[in-house]
Amino acid sequence: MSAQREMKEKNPWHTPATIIITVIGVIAIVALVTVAVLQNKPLPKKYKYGIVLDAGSSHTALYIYGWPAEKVNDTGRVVQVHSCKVKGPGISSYASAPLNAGESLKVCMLEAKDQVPSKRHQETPLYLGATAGMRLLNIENSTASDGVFQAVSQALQTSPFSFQGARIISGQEEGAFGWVTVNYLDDRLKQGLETTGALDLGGASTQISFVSDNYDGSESPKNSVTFRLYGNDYNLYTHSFLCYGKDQVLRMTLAHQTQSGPATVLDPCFHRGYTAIKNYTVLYDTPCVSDRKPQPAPASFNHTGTGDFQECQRVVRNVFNFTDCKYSRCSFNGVFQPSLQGPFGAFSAYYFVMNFLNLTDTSTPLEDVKKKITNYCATPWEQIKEQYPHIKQKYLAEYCFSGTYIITLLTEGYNFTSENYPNIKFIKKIKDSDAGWTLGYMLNLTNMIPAEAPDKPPLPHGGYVSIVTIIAILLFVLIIFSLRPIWPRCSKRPQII
Ligand SMILES: Nc1ncnc2c1ncn2[C@@H]1O[C@H](COP(=O)(O)OP(=O)(O)OP(=O)(O)O)[C@@H](O)[C@H]1O
Repeated sequence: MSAQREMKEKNPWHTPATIIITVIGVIAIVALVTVAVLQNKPLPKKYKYGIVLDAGSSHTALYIYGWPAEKVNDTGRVVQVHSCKVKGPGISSYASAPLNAGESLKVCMLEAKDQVPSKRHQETPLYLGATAGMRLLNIENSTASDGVFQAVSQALQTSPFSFQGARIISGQEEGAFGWVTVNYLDDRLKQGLETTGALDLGGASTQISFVSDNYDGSESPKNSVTFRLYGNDYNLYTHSFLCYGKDQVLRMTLAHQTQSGPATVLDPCFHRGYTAIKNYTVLYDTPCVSDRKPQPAPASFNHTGTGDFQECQRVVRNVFNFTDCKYSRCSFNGVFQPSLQGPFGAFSAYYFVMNFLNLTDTSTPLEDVKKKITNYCATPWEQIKEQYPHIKQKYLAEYCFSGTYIITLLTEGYNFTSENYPNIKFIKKIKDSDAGWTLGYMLNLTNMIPAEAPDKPPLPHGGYVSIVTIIAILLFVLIIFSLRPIWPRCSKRPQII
């Protein structure tokens, strides 16, 4: 027992010098690593928010976007945190009662108040962008469109958010920001990857936007939008066709069929058994067709379906001008379009319609796509209503027309072929955010996408902490070794005195 105690007491490591060095060393390592970890710890996530109202021709939708407050340009992760569909029609429908347009936004604005933490309300920018419905109203009656903007602006100014204005966005902006959204959400911009084209089909206009090696903006410069994003230059081709959204094209095809003012229209784009009384004044009440109103015309006509895809396609073709083109190549209506390139994301009504028709799989050969639409169109209206009792009858009645229009627009309008049709992906969302122009619009207005690639820290946080720890341990070992001369001498065997 006493021999053991003696051995312990005489252990050469138990000198005051080594004990002090060890304690100081351990404290130093712990302090160094703690400081490194604390100093570089990702801060608790504070979020910032931005709100965009998409005032479309058919309806208005509110989108709330959020992003971590500290690392805007670095992480670039702006995501949609909430959306709200405004009840009722688009704001352009309130031309004769503009105050109701402002009123209609209230429910969604209250939802936004709940969604965004109140301490962030004041700093949250709120934008309203109006698209083709208001473009058309502005052409038709600019006083009425000013009245609508005044009413919605008044309603939005009373919100707790930082209202940045309501305005009509141009077709070019709508196309370009839709493209930014798709490529931003796919992380293609930051990584400098080949971009995805954007196909947007609304109610009153449609947009096509893509980057093509054959387009530098010199031919038809009005279709060119240039961006410098994350250190890469993009020369985007974009075009918006006003009146070529699916609601306005439906009116144009009906206008074409009612040129002589008949009392009954036999429409191949609607199902057999479908019949409705429609008003001539309402049908022609849009600048897309107003100049074609038959004079004189009866008050109404009987709209009767015959359900024939091929005939429907013939009628739909009449809304396109495929012959005039002063450029090297055109899509339609004399509009320049370079050769199609790369993958495409097709959203909004492209998705709604093709999803309903079960045609989102673009590996389905085009001939089979047409056959499926043919069968759908040929199904009697009574059967369709029975088969889909929960779908809005307005949409249900129009899927035959809409499917026919989409296929005609893509293949004969934009020149997609059997070879590149599979390059199209019909999409609604990308990583939980809706595809559309609103996110791109907000990213642009808040300068969220830097022109140059942000400087990256050379190491990720985890790697940094590991390296600091390893270096600290090595330093400690080195110090211990450098103190060798003062190490007490010891033999392998414990000395028993
Ligand atoms: N579930 C659905 N099925 C079929 N059509 C739909 C569905 N939901 C919306 N739509 C229609 O799709 C079209 C496009 O809708 P979207 O909201 O993208 O357009 P918008 O913003 O109103 O139009 P624009 O961009 O031309 O101003 C509209 O005609 C709308 O009525």
